[in-house]
Amino acid sequence: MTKRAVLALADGTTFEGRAFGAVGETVGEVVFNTTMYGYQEVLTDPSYVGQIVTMSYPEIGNVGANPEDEEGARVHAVGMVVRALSAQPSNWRAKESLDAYLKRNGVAGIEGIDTRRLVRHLRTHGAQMGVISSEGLSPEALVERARSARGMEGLDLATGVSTKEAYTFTQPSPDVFTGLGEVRVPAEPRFDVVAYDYGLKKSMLHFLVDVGCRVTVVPATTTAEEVLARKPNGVFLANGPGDPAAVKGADRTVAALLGKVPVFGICLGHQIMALALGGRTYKMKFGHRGGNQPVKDLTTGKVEITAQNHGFAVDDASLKGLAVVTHINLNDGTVEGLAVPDARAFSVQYHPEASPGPHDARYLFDRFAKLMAG
Ligand SMILES: NC(=O)CC[C@H](N)C(=O)O
Repeated sequence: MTKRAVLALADGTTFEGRAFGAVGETVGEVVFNTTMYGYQEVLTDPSYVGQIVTMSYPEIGNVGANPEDEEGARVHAVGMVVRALSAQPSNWRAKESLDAYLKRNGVAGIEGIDTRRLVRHLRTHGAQMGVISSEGLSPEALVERARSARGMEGLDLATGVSTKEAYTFTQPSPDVFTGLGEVRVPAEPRFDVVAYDYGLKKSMLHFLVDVGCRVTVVPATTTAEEVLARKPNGVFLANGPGDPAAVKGADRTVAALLGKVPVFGICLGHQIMALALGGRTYKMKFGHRGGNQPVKDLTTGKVEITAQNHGFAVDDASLKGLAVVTHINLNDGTVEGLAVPDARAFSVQYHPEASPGPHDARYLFDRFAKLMAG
């Protein structure tokens, strides 16, 4: 029997729907993602630690779940909100339904609510803490719980989700991508790259291997000296959850690497690079999450449609004299990329690995390889 569930937001707004996935209660920052596909990559992206993700696309679950589409080792989002949960997955790659997948991962979901209203509410009033519960508590009690929950600002979530031990990664993109008509033969390994794991998505590693990298993934707390002792050709700074300014010691570590070795950062890695340069980051009202964010490359004038998932951003004014802003978001003008040519370092706020999303920006992995080739 389907169980009644409630989604309560910290500002007092409540929604009633049906429980799916794990039964119980979950607390997190309620955010929305506008991608029309790739819900499994979204759920397993470690950048969603501590967040309840609302899918704005109405029908979710129609392709079920499979082991290959996982970006992290498990579901990292702490809750999921959908309009209509597909009752019957229909895809040759599906191994189980989304409902069963979330149950197995112990993550609660709510379906059957007006996600259009919720998304518009979050856009107007901002992302905020919320609770999903199917335990029969009154909506008022759940609002209270959401109100007293700690928000994202000041939270170091990256250190906790990072790998505990260094490991090497040598696998190119799996065949499932080549089926899309873009057959990529991985380049011969030419570069030794150290990748800082702040909560990385697996596909970033695949695409680094594709352009000729032998990747050593290291914990977020690894010192600059340890990294330089490996004599890498380049350092990669991955994505990750939480507040970039709270990641312990990361800004100082990256500052000690800049200028000594080529550096490429994505999302949290980009934000940490900005902090290392002396810039600032801030919490956005509701962030960018989806597969349809237009980004302009200010050097070429070209526009890329990009995949994104972030709630913090780099303050443009704080970069003056420290770095060149190379990309901006065409929806709201926020910083999407920066470069320090003298230091052979660049970073982007968006996701060139997509997963899910358009592949317009995949060339950035080649740009990193070129930078390392000198
Ligand atoms: N995908 C990411 O790396 C997200 C970075 C950071 N946690 C943010 O929300 O802005």
